[in-house]
Amino acid sequence: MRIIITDNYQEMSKKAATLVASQVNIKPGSVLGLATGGTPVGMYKELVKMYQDDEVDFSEVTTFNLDEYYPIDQTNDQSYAYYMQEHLFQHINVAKDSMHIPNGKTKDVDQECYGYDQAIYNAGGIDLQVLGIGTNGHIGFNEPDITFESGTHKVTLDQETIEANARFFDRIDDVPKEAISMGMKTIMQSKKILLLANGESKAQIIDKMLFGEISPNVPASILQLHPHVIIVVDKEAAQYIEHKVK
Ligand SMILES: O=P(O)(O)OC[C@H]1O[C@](O)(CO)[C@@H](O)[C@@H]1O
Repeated sequence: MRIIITDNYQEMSKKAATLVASQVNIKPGSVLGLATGGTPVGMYKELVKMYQDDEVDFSEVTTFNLDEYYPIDQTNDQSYAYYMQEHLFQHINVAKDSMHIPNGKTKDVDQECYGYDQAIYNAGGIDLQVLGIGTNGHIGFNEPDITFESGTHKVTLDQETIEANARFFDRIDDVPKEAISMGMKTIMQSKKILLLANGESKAQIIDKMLFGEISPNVPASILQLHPHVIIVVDKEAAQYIEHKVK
């Protein structure tokens, strides 16, 4: 595992964008796993800049997003489908058919989940999966006490996640209570993983994830067992680990 500590959010975002762009430049047909939430917004901004400056070309890339609220329509400005258009897809040249996000208004959730994992498999698996982390250790929407063996599935959001994500909604009651998320197995099958975190609110969980017990109680702790993980954290999120990694 490589741990990169940056001075601030902007530097974290630049570093992450450079790593994603390098993946695409080395393998133009890369399959990227993408995350939403507040953390990767800066990284997407940097990637858009790099694309505009001809430093990276996404024309052969395939993308799979980690998760989507359920139920939600993709025209809802709080859907992750909307978020991805807004922050990345409308600004770059990924082919329309090559972007995948779980369908938040499917009538057949089981088929949607099965089909999603199948599509990842058919694409050759994820080359690089970008992750954020919840303050409770969730990755994707895999909340504490999840089973590590799960593929893409429907999840019920923890109250802590609902409260954390309420900042994006007008009212807390508007936050959907469920989501469709890649499972821990889906995430762990990615060839490489890039996890980002910034700010003091993530400091404790970053320490637990890296140096605590590997347990379903802290879903991200399983990443200790993945052979190729890069963690990019700013100083604030790294405050409890900085002395342990030097
Ligand atoms: O980046 P944020 O907004 O802190 O969110 C952290 C994590 O929570 C989620 O938004 C889901 O709640 C993930 O998509 C993200 O990785």
